[in-house]
This record gives sequence, structure tokens and C-alpha cells, in this order.
Amino acid sequence: MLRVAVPNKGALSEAASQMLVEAGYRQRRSTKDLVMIDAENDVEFFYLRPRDIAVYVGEGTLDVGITGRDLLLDSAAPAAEQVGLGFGASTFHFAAPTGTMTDVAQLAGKRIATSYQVIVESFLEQQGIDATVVRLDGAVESSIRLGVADAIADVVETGSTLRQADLAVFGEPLLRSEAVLITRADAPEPAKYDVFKRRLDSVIVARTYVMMDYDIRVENVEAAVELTPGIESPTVSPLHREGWVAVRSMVPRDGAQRIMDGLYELGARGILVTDILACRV
Ligand SMILES: Nc1ncnc2c1ncn2[C@@H]1O[C@H](COP(=O)(O)OP(=O)(O)OP(=O)(O)O)[C@@H](O)[C@H]1O
Ligand SMILES: O=P(O)(O)OC[C@H]1O[C@H](OP(=O)(O)OP(=O)(O)O)[C@H](O)[C@@H]1O
Ligand SMILES: [Mg+2]
Repeated sequence: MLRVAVPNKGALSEAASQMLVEAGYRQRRSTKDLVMIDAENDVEFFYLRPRDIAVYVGEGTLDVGITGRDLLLDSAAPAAEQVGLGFGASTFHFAAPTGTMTDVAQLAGKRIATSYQVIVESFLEQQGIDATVVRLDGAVESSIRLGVADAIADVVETGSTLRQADLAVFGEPLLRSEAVLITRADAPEPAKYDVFKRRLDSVIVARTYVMMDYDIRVENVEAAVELTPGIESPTVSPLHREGWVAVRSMVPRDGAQRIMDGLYELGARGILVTDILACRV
């Protein structure tokens, strides 16, 4: 059985389970459940703190894990990112009381509170900045007001937590994170990993693309398929109406409206967009 680690709580938990459901796996019924066996698919799911997941996978006790890229890097565990999963996006920034700092060089000699000690210390070392890292478990935005730090380094998503604490980011982001699939570094691929990976890849494709259908005059097909090249190649089928064909192609969800405008200009009609429920490409 493939042994898979899934976040049990926090920002990644629900979206990770949702993705696994879309990939056809059974998920736990209660948020209290620690383990869930999907015997039909030969996979065992372990619900763990996302921060610990890279440790289990790095040790080889579990085969695969879903965690945050930032948590993977901060763990320094021998686990490797296989693919970004397209949810749980965040950036990791330095922040300080609004108007006080504009450059990371100003961190020299200062105290920086963070839950991501390894990431911050390795950044400071790289930049040759001598500062003290104060390791906290969470709510680091309060640390400056409470007098234990001069600046913080934390996950920023909407920025509303920072604003509430009268803090502002400065400098370039240290990293951009999202949920990632990880396996043990420098180890052979786990048995049955290929099917699991293919299923998650397919969910990513089904979420990123939509199916587009349209009718168009034969002489305009070449120009139209340039707008809708698809993943392999568009399907072009004859229509009962003389001189017209039907085209079916996968297009990126993000650009779908623009593509429809372009197709309409080319004379395409009956342009329809539908969600892809599941796929293998
Ligand atoms: N708004 C957000 N807040 C915190 N983490 C986020 C957010 N959006 C995405 N993430 C990602 O979630 C992961 C943090 O997981 P964690 O379990 O610590 O979440 P959490 O929401 O902070 O949970 P908790 O506060 O219960 O510890 C990181 O990879 C982080 O980049
Ligand atoms: O930019 P925002 O959308 O405001 O999100 C980022 C905030 O959310 C997280 O905190 P969380 O609620 O997980 O509390 P914690 O700091 O105690 O983990 C994170 O640590 C930031 O504080
Ligand atoms: Mg948190």
C-alpha cells in the first residue's frame, strides 16, 4: 500500500483532502481521524501536522506527502518537491512597523521573530546579515508590539493580518510557496507512486483547463485552431451543414473568455465551454 501524508489542520488541510477526493480517493469522515485506509485504491492516508510531513517522508516512514514548499524548506529534511499542486499559495516576507524599514540590510543587529527559523537564518547568512532570530510558534505579528522582536518574517496571503498589526513588508519576498507533493530525496520511486502522481496531475489539468467546442467554416479552421491548439491536437469533425466543421479542444481556463472573443471574430458560432470533471492526458 502507498503511504501518503496529508495535512490534518491549518491552511492546507481542507484543500488537500478536496484534491484527493477529486482524484478518486476516499478521505476521512471526521477531522479527528488520524488514519484512513482506501483499500480499493491501495492507499493509506496519514493525517499529520503539515510541518512534520517532510520529516516522515524524508525518513522514508511514509512514501509521499502533501505540505507547503515553505514548510518543506524549513524542515531541512531530505525530501524533494515533485510538483506544485496549485493551492495554498502564499509569499514569505520580512515585515516591520510601517515606515520603519525599507531594506533588508537594516536588519543587521536586529531581532527577527519567525516560525520559519531555517529559511530566515539561511537567507541572512546568504546576505551576510548578522541578526538574531527569535523562534515563535505563531501569531508572530504580535511579537514586535510585545517587545521581543524588531521585525518579523512570516507567511503573507492577503496581508490583512499585517495591516491589523500596523506592519508593512519590505524587501523582496524570501520565497513563494504553495502546496507541493513530496517524496524522499535520492531514493527510488515508491511502488504504486506512478498511479497516485498521475491522478493528482490529472486533477491539476482538469482544474486548469476547460473544454471548448465551436462550429466554424472550413476555410477558417486553421486560424481558429491557432487560438485553440489544445494539449495534443484539436478534434475536427464534419458537420451536416456543408462547408462547416465542429472543433473540440482543451483551453486554459484563465484565457477562455479572450479565446471565445477571438473565435467569434473569426466567424465561429455555437461556442461552448464546459468544465472537465476528470481526465488523463
Ligand atoms: N493564509 C495563510 N496562513 C497561513 N499559512 C498559509 C496561508 N495560506 C497558505 N498557507 C500555507 O499553509 C502552510 C502553513 O500550514 P499551517 O498548518 O501552519 O497553517 P496554519 O493555517 O498556520 O495553521 P495553524 O495556524 O493551525 O498552525 C504553509 O505552507 C503556508 O505557506
Ligand atoms: O496575509 P493573511 O491573509 O492575513 O494571512 C497570513 C497570516 O495567516 C497565518 O496566520 P494563522 O492564522 O495561521 O495564525 P498563526 O500565525 O498563529 O499560525 C500566517 O501566519 C499569517 O499570520
Ligand atoms: Mg498558522
